[in-house]
Amino acid sequence: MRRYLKLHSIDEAKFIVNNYIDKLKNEIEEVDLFNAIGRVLAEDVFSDVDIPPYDRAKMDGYAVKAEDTYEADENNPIELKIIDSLKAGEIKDIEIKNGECVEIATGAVIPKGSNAVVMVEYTEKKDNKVLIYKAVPPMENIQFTGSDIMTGELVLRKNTKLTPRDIGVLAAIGRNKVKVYKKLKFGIISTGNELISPGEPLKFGKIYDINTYTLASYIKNLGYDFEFFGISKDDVEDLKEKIKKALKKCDIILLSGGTSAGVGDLTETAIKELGGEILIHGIKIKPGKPTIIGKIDNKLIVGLPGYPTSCLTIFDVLFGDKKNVVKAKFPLRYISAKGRVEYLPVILVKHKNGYSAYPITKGSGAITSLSEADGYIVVEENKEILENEEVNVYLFGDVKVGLNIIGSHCIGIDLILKETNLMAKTINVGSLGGLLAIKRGESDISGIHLLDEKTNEYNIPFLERYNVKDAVLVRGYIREQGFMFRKEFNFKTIEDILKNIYNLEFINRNKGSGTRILFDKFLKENKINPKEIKGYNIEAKTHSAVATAVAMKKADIGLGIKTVAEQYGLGFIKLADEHYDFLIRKERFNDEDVKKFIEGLKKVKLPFEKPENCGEVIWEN
Ligand SMILES: Nc1nc2c(c(=O)[nH]1)N[C@H]1C(S)=C(S)[C@@H](COP(=O)(O)OP(=O)(O)OC[C@H]3O[C@@H](n4cnc5c(N)ncnc54)[C@H](O)[C@@H]3O)O[C@H]1N2
Ligand code: MOO
Repeated sequence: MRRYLKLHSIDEAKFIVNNYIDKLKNEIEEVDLFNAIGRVLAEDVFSDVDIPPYDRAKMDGYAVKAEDTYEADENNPIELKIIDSLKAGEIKDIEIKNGECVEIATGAVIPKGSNAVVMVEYTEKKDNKVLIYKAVPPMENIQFTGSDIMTGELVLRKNTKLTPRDIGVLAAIGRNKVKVYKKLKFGIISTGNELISPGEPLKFGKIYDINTYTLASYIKNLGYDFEFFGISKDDVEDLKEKIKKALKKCDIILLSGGTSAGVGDLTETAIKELGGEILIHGIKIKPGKPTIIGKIDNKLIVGLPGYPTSCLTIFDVLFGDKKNVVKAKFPLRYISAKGRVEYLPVILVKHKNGYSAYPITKGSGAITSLSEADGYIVVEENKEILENEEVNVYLFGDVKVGLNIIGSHCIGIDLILKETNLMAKTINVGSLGGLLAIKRGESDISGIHLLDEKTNEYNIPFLERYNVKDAVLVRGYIREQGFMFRKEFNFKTIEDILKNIYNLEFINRNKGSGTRILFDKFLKENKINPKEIKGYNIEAKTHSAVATAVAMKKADIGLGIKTVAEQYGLGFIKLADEHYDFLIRKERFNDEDVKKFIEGLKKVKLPFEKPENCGEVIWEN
């Protein structure tokens, strides 16, 4: 059995990478101005010219002696003789005397004897004379030699990352080349027989290559170069060929996939067969444990894990830029990986008391773990439980703001948002989770559908039981909840399901979801022990996740709404009509966005029945 896991610390891995990069980064090269953008200057840049190099006109008009114009105003123009004209770039040996002027274009050299320019708008030309309607003080409309940049002046400092504006300065002083630090070039190779490139038709058993594109984009964003050497088959020879090509052209080679202990995992073998050495295989981090760091011919080669989120997280940890940090409250309970530092992606919710950070728990196999995240929190190696505490969130970029819609998931919300063009963060934590998020002041709007078993009434009894304050409940729509199953089962009635209930493989919903409550009530009423239901403990977080599991035969049956069952081509038998209502924080009730949402609720065509009082307040406290 192959054992790769003598786990190294994150610091050890960073140390190796930083050492290598720092050396490379100190190498200097010269680039021309077209290729200087984003590069880091390796020299102080001084100007050896004055900018502008001569006194020049800032406006089109007439170069004059200012004192000649002092008497002029709108009603009493003075008259000057035009002795010549000057365009930009034109050189003439002329000098004006009192009573004279020269017609001049913006950018032209100011003629001798002149100390001001009158804009053409304040003049009237008559043959070789001009009437001046405005007095100008000396220096008016003239840009003097060196007033922008003086000879000998330091214009750009070493270590400046060049912007388009800086490149303007370089051009202005006549530099066509500058010394910059070497730009790292990464070679990218993705590995796996299952990978195909985006754009190709998807065949069964294949997936699109994600890592090549996330890595390339990240590298570009950091200002580095990359070259893609293609997707390698799970074949040592193919992989070695690609690595050899990359070694010739790049400073750092990134492989993704093929790092863990499986049969197709060839990275380690390829590095060794090419005469390289493995420095690290296995880091105490989650995600990204199987990461490999090695060297071939003194070039760094990093084997990133195949899972897209693991892959990008490790790249970020090893090569990424510094992150902004905000403090946030972690409102839920989370059990972290033991013995590894966990980089947990979170969605940030901004509210009046600051930020709350909701974890994304889809795991490292899902690309949306990162695409939905605003940042991550770092859970230290020896910390096992995160609960109701303050955390530091390392931000990927700006935090997107909009309505916070935290609660039960419904496609009705997606439709309303789409039609109203509202920006929103939707976080699916179930109805009860939504109710609690309203209480904590995190959620603006929470979709809830909670059935009270005693009264058979939806939602309101829960608001009272949980002592919800400073909130209003707005009537939403009616959803048909029921059993979703593949059509092959051919169930016609609830009785048919009850007859087969112990043979069916169920998929349940998460605790705290309205659908879960409904299922438990159904079992209780029919005197069925949940322990005897197969799959009772397997939980999905959304209606669509239940439908997917059933459609893909991972389960036979589950509870969800009719609209979703139809979307997935599943059979459906109704169990109950339920009220899906919206709990809204009072202080936000009159905000434009919230009003727009409620308008949308009333007007947008939804695949649900809307009661007469849809969009109206039905409870408030
Ligand atoms: N027996 C063990 N199995 C696994 C372990 C382990 O410790 N023991 N670790 C797991 C962890 S954690 C990770 S992370 C992955 C790392 O796997 P590999 O680096 O070997 O990568 P693959 O097996 O090739 O791929 C994993 C997964 O990711 C998909 N993939 C790969 N490349 C891409 C790509 N470019 N774009 C999109 N998706 C990609 C691939 O299809 C797999 O589904 O190993 C676990 N297993
Ligand atoms: O280390 Mo894996 O990357 O946990 O998912």
